[in-house]
Amino acid sequence: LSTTSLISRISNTGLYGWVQGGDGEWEWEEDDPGFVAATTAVAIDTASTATPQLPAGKLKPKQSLGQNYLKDPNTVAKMIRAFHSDATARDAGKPLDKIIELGPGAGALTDRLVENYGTDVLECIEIDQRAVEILGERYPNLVVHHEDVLQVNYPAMAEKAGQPLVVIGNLPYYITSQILFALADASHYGAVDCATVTMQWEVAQRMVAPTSCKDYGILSVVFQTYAEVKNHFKIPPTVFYPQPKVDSALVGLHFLGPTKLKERLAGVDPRDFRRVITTSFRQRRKTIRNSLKKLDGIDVELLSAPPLPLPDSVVAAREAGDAFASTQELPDNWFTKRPEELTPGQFVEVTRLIYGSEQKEDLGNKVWRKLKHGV
Ligand SMILES: C[S@@+](CC[C@H](N)C(=O)[O-])C[C@H]1O[C@@H](n2cnc3c(N)ncnc32)[C@H](O)[C@@H]1O
Repeated sequence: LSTTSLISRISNTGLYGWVQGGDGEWEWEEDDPGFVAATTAVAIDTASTATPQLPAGKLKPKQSLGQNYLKDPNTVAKMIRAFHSDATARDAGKPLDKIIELGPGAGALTDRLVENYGTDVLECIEIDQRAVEILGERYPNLVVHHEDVLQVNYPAMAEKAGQPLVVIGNLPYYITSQILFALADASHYGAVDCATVTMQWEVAQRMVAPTSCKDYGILSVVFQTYAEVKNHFKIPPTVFYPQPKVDSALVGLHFLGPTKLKERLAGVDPRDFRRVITTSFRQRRKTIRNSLKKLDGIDVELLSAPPLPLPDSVVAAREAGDAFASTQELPDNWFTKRPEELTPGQFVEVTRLIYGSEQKEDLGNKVWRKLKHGV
């Protein structure tokens, strides 16, 4: 079932929300009226009002590839500004010398990226041969990889670039969460510094949702652990061609990187963390104890055990005012809670209680991304 047909099927039946199916794929469910204002301007040239070059007959949009092209120059300019502020957030003075654009399509963002940063700095990844050809003709010096964004070896790309990647993309929505998971995996190796990407508004709401909120789920726990997430602004369907049926958001993700992530995970193996989170949220209505009984080889006694004392590093982080660490402590009755009641840090503690805090073997490139994706 394509995402679009799923959206229309569900909106016709009146179901709501985003849910993850048994195969780990996210499926659409709902709408949300919230709005977050745009970021403030930065000193780069995004004043251009040139209308993005919309694909004529040669690049007729393919729904199967999630092709909704940006047609509004002001939205493009706002997106480039937000990207620039994300990409330079860690070191404002440092020039950007490697930018990766995911799914450039007909080049609405690419044109402005080339204008601002040059073809040497930018590399694109695009699956549609027609778009690869068009961009090749327009920018003979621009590197456009004819590849599937899900199959890319991002750590190898960052190694070649000699630095963490900064990523931008108006993403194809049928694989949004899989792309984000691939970037999270790459962040284990410090391969991705930040990503400024579009997604369905509801997915963005999931990424930033607090506990005990209907949108809080796997995406919230994973990305609030792996990154600082910012919902830059809402994007209406009217700025795309063809128009999608849903609102979108531009989201900025600043990945923590390996050292800070390890500290935040208090030493737990990310694969164990994944097991605990996905098993807990498979049945949102059940208590953590009831859901986690299903974990392979679980010692069920642990599922009513008292919390472990917090590691010294977490206590120190909490004392230093770290927001993640300050909500990490488990209550004594943690196992009677539903998954949406536990903070990301508390999921770390549940994982530590069950699996300990030791990484067992080489992490590889696939903790969150699917086995069939990437190398
Ligand atoms: C929403 S469109 C964005 C196009 C253009 N950047 C724009 O903003 O107008 C998504 C783009 O991603 C490309 N795409 C879809 N699936 C892809 C995949 N698996 N790997 C690489 N590119 C993909 C599509 O061909 C399309 O060009």
